[in-house]
Amino acid sequence: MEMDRIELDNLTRTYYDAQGETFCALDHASLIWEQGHSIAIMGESGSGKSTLARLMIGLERPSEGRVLINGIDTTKWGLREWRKHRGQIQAVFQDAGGTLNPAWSTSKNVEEALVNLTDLSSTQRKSRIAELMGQTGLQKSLLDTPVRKLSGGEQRRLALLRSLSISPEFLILDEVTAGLDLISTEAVLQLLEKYEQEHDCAYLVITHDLQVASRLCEVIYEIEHGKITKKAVR
Ligand SMILES: Nc1ncnc2c1ncn2[C@@H]1O[C@H](COP(=O)(O)OP(=O)(O)OP(=O)(O)O)[C@@H](O)[C@H]1O
Repeated sequence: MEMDRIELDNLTRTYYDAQGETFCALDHASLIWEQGHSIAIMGESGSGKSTLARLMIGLERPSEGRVLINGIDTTKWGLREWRKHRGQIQAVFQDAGGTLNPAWSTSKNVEEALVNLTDLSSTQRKSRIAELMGQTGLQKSLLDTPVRKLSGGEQRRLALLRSLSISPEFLILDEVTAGLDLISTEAVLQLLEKYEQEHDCAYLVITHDLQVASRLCEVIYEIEHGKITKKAVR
């Protein structure tokens, strides 16, 4: 199935707080994310941004509401169904370590994703990894280094590289430039701009940085206490 539209329909997620009371981390959030159109979600820490991202790719189930992919309700999808779509929708989370295997080398982490989610040959896989290493500013000498020995910034760039290498149609970027120095931030932004044009990939950019949001996205949503409002359209 081609994936060309993801819709959040009154998506709600409640959790229990430390006192055992329920609270709403995401409160009837609705938005539409279409292929080729990037959107940003901005909001304070704890406003529900990462919760939204996790629900959107099926890492958590909503308490209420639905995530629709091309109009199909994903609420009842299990891991296997979501796995079928991992080549089309990817997410790079703040905690890159969560998606990478720390004991594996840099190249094995990417290679494994390419083997599972693409039809690329061994030669094509190697050349894609080498090309993206350069574009993400990762030294080729890191290819054989175990991920646990990489810095936090390098791990974040590797997680990005891994997702881009799969050529998804939709890519969630959760604070992808946070903690990077100015030069690395600029390199990542340029890479994302180039990649978006070349691959017609749509980003959902979660960020605190208005400059990052306006540079990469056509529409900016604001989230406050789990409630989403449209803030700006470029
Ligand atoms: N599994 C969970 N159990 C209980 N509370 C949770 C859980 N996950 C998130 N929360 C709470 O839900 C709220 C929203 O969290 P979320 O991580 O979505 O915020 P965020 O906007 O991404 O914040 P940040 O910018 O700091 O990453 C927070 O108050 C958080 O503590």
